[in-house]
Amino acid sequence: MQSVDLIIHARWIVPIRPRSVLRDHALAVHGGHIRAIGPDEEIRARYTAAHTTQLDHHVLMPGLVNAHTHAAMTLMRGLADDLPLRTWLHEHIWPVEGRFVSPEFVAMGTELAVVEMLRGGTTAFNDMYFFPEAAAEVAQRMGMRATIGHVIIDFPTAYAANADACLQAAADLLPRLRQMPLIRQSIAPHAPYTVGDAGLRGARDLAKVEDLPVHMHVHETACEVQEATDRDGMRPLARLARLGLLDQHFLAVHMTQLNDEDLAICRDSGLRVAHCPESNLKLASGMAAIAVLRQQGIGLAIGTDGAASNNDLDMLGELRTAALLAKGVSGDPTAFPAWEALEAATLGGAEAIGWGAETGSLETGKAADCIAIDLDHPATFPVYDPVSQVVYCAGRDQVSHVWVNGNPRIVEGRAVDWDTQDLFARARGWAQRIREKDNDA
Ligand SMILES: CSC[C@H]1O[C@@H](n2cnc3c(O)ncnc32)[C@H](O)[C@@H]1O
Ligand SMILES: [Zn+2]
Repeated sequence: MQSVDLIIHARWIVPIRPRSVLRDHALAVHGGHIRAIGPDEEIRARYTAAHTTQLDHHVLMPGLVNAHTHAAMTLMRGLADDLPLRTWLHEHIWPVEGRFVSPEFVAMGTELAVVEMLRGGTTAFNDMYFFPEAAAEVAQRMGMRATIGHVIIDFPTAYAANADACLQAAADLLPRLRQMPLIRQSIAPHAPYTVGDAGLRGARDLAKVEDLPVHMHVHETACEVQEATDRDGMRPLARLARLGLLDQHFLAVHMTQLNDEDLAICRDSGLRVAHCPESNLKLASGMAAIAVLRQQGIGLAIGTDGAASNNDLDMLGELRTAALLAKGVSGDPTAFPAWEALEAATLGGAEAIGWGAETGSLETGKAADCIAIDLDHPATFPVYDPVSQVVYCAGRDQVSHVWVNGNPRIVEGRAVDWDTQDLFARARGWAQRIREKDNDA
């Protein structure tokens, strides 16, 4: 008998890789990692555990990976709705960010985001926001895995005066964030329309030297592509290719505008796409051609975007929207089948944000980042196929347990380590100040 920290018995385990549904199996966890997966009886016979969790009507699966968000923007949720991207950014979001964004703002907003995401079954997120050190510290302290982007943007912000200052801030911060075990880093130029060629070359070089992925909004709207084409004589993606940014470590967020030339660039470079269907729908930015991207073999991940454009950080909801929207857009019900969508929301996301070797699937040796969803609920009854239930009908209120690196974060639907009421009390102060300033404007 081997002794391990934890054994989780579940009615169904969906490990993602291999693509299978295991009935009445168990996961043995030790030192934060998956030691074994096997039939209940076999695990009982081989292991004794300090803790055992019995999940009789639950599906156990890898945690969801939010492949694109701006975590701190929870503090701006519902501040400016029903607007197109440009008006939303220029007239509402950027002015508020200009007045309020600080390390304290980012820490508070990220704390709220981490609680929302963990409660909804997300165990890792890919962030792009100002003051990345504040976001990294919160994620590490609260026990959530994250890839934190070093933002690059040309115009002056509370964070940095220009792209050069952003690059310097990134270079200075990199060694400190490398000390945080749950944190990886990326270089995050905001978008082709906010970063000039010099800033993009700097981002490319820093990413190459430091061996980091690049995370960027690309082709979010038709307007972005048209304006760039008029100005530069080429589409933004072609410009990024010419500048040498695109390879398998590049994560292109949104990509709602794709012609044949763009698709060839995607295929040839090996870049990955983070699909954010709800933000795209709400801002009426456009809709990504997921069926076409799949046919071309492009790696897909799913993200919520920030809570100011979604307006939630609910990856189960996002996954369902992605699976449904792809069918509506293509007129083909097989465009994004449940299994493919679930893979994009887990392993595809982990690979896209630089954690593919550690998380995204339940495999021996990987980190025990796993969630349980209780299917004994009117919304998910009866169960013919647990994957169908997870993708097409389970709600985040059904997420009962969440572990990150074997560390319980949510147990029986409740947060283990933090007081949600205290969090709300602190966040309310920020909302009050933002509301007052917004009314003055
Ligand atoms: C430079 S930090 C990130 C920057 O991005 C802004 N933002 C949030 N959502 C979107 C989006 O969908 N498209 C473009 N930019 C977005 C956010 O407000 C920050 O300023
Ligand atoms: Zn975004």
